[in-house]
Amino acid sequence: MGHSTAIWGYRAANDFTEDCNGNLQVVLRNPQGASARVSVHGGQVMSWKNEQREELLFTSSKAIFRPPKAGAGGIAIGFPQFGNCGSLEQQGFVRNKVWAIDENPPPLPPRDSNGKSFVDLILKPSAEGLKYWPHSFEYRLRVALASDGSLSFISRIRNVNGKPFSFLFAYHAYFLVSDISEVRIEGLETLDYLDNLSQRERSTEQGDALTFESEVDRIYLGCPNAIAVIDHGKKRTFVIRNEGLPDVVVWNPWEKKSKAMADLGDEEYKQMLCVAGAVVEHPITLKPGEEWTGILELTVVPSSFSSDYL
Ligand SMILES: O=P(O)(O)OC[C@H]1O[C@@H](O)[C@H](O)[C@@H](O)[C@@H]1O
Repeated sequence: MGHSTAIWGYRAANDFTEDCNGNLQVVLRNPQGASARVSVHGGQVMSWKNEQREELLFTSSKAIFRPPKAGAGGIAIGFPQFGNCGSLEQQGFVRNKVWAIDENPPPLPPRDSNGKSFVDLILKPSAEGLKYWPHSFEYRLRVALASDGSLSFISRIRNVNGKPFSFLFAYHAYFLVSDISEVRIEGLETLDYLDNLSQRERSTEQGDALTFESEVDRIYLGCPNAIAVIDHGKKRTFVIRNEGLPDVVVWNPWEKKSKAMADLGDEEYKQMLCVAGAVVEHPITLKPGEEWTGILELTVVPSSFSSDYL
């Protein structure tokens, strides 16, 4: 579509495009050549590339980025529900809504703007939406790309009137990996987790890094602020930093579930790993006028450097 303008407070490096469904996308770029494509529909990141223009996020070849399905891939927000535990659509409704550009967001600390390419989005409930989740909220999202190529999300959710409300939350990121059997996660050792594959039974992780040999669908509790997804095949590490997000969801559907999923190719589970900084065990409750902030920052480094980041 080709608007290229800074009128909304974007840095001039950004531009706009449309996806095949006509949805507005904002492209963030840094001077080194890294980029991220943010869809205004769903407030989702569809693509994130490093300086070498290699894609870092998985997108299923069968993904359908149209309501009611947000599509298997990219990074999507789950709010106010996690998974299918509740009366709302899977992972809540915000990933299926058309957000607006937030032209005048309340200020954030300079570190969230300086030297970054970013876009601010806002979502408020519609009259129709209030029938399903009757709480007045303002959800402000900043997605920012830094000069080192790291990608951050800042979510600010405010209760704008009425009564207290509670919610769960997840930044559902599909990382693109060389081969799931070549991947390990560090930082979750010895933590308790709830196992979605056995009625959320509580177990404790062993002392070793987490590796993958079958379906995994777990919610790790009380996690450290930084964890690492180490991909031996690609010799790169995703460092995931969370603020305000005590839980981490780890999911790979493996072979059988992939075959049953309409929006995932049969073999595609090998190239993806979902890791989500989340709030699942203890819901957040906001009183009238209160605001919650949850931050995710993703950085990719060569695997040999990763221990410096943890
Ligand atoms: O709705 P989506 O994005 O396909 O989510 C899929 C998966 O997301 C994970 O977070 C859940 O733990 C899984 O149980 C679920 O199947």
